[in-house]
Amino acid sequence: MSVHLRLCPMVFPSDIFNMNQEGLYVPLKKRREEEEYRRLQRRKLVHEKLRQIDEDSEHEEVQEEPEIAIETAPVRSNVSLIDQSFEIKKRREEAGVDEDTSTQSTTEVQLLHEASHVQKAALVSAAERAEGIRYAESIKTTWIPPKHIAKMTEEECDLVRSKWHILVDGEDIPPPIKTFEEMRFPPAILSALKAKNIVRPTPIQVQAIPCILAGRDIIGIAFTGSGKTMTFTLPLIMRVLEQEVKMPIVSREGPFGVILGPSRELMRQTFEIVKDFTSALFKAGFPELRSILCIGGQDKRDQLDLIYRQGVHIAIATPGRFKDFLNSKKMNLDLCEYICLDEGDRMLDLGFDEEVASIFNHFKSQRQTLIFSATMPQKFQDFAKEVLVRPILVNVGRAGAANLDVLQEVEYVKQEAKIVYLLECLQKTAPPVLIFCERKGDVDDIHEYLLLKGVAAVSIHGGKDQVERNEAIDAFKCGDKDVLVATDIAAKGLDFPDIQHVINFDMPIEIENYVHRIGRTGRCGKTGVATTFINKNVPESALLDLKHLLVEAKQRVPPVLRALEDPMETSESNATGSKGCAFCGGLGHRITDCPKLDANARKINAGRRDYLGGQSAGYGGDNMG
Ligand SMILES: Nc1ncnc2c1ncn2[C@@H]1O[C@H](COP(=O)(O)OP(=O)(O)OP(=O)(O)O)[C@@H](O)[C@H]1O
Repeated sequence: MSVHLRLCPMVFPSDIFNMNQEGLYVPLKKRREEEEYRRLQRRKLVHEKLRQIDEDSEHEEVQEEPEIAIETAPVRSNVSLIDQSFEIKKRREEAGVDEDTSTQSTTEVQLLHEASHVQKAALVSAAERAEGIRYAESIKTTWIPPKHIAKMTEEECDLVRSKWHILVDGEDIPPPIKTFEEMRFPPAILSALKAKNIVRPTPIQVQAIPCILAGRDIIGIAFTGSGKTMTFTLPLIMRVLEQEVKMPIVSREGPFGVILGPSRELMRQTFEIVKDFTSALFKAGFPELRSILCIGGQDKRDQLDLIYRQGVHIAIATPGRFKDFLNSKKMNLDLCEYICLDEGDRMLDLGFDEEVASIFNHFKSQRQTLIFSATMPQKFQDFAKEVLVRPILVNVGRAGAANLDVLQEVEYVKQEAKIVYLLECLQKTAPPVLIFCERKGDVDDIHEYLLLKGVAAVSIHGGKDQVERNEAIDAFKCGDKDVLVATDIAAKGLDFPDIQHVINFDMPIEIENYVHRIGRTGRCGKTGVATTFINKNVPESALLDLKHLLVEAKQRVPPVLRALEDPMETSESNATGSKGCAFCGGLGHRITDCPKLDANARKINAGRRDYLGGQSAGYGGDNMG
């Protein structure tokens, strides 16, 4: 199967990319002016806000500490942190303070503090916060490593870790284990792994699986396609199996464990993986372990039927739908002792953090908390270390680094030439090929164009209904279709077999999204190609982030990126002691210029509902409810 395309001189219907919402063409200069105008407006708002805050804080001095209300989401400022940075700088200038390195770092600390505020509510229940409950010990499990492994000295453990490029941080870290057999998985699981061609653990699995089996809270960071899903699903299955054997659950009980993730497609994929293993166990004579998929866009009654009839052991969910079920008391977390946030940084980020906080409010007792991702800004790591119980950080590669098995190519393509060039670019490799773009409208237009050109393509974005989305993913996964055109909805976690080529039709503004997108290829030891179109429309901070990522991964840096003036070349470490941005982890800018902070503020101003519904301005909202 390969894409055989003939290039055709047809001009794309219109220049869809430089249009405003009314469909009128807006030249770059004008768009920049408008952006500048919006910035000035926001700054005016900041002045007003800060004046108000000053007045309020004078007033607050004579007030008592407010009570923490259960179920109350934390209040978030709707002033851009970029603008706050601007204000902080301005005040310092007015006070005659030099904006040298040390003041820059003070500004960064202040911004980081402000940016981290909301997420702090996310992993602790309101009742625990109100009563000041802190758990001192990890969850107890019955799992112990085999004797010869338990006897390993710290030096021996470190030797294994350094050989596998595993970094760890935390107290009493269980030893790494190099085989699934020694992790004590039953033969039924070992055979199911073999059937998937999985015979030995990947580095993240070597260290994180023993930690999870031992009941420890984990922050797991490893590059895309490195087997993180198995890392948290296998221990969960063993845990619920043990619970079921001890005391079988009955109708309306459960779940024992929850996996939360940012997109319906990702959760559907994880659900299938869990089902594969639980049915392998069932076939081998173990008790039936039941899982439920709680995602938006599907009939609630179907989803609840199982829990009403028999009870469920594992819930795999997107936060919106799961929160609904909990709030309406259709489910509860009374027995739940295990929660995993897949794509954890996204789950703690704006748009999901309040949902996650609301879900954690339903915990009645201690649970084991796991957070996994390929990208994990330092602020999330710091915060997670603060709120998790004796957490262990397991890190394989720098958080946010690109997968080294992906050949990254960056090409300067003029905006109006992109669509035609896309056809040529599709010929670089055999299918399957994934094309990403930022806007839903562009996804539709490119999809239509490819169909017109005879390419077997499907598309997904948050504006499509769930049936269409499922059909598109299934057709692409099974090889019926050669090309999938998608927004970032398909960027995180989806494991398509053997993707040869990822094309970024446009460069994402946030570098984390770039890392996830290109990570759909080059998975688990295979290699792949990623091509990214850039042009003058791409903001400079995104280009600088990209340049640094290419350098880090020893990829070719195109002249246009090399020529960029790069303030980070001489830059000191940031407020968290790492390089680059302390907020998003991008290597090409500091927090004071972070595009993500500004984008977050814009999303808040645009209204959370809009953002969550994926309806905003045609951008690829996850629509994950
Ligand atoms: N130990 C292993 N050996 C070989 N293949 C594995 C192993 N563990 C997992 N895989 C396979 O590797 C692929 C990628 O795994 P997975 O989807 O868990 O990656 P990930 O780290 O979660 O990636 P992402 O960051 O994109 O979510 C899957 O097809 C999975 O079956």
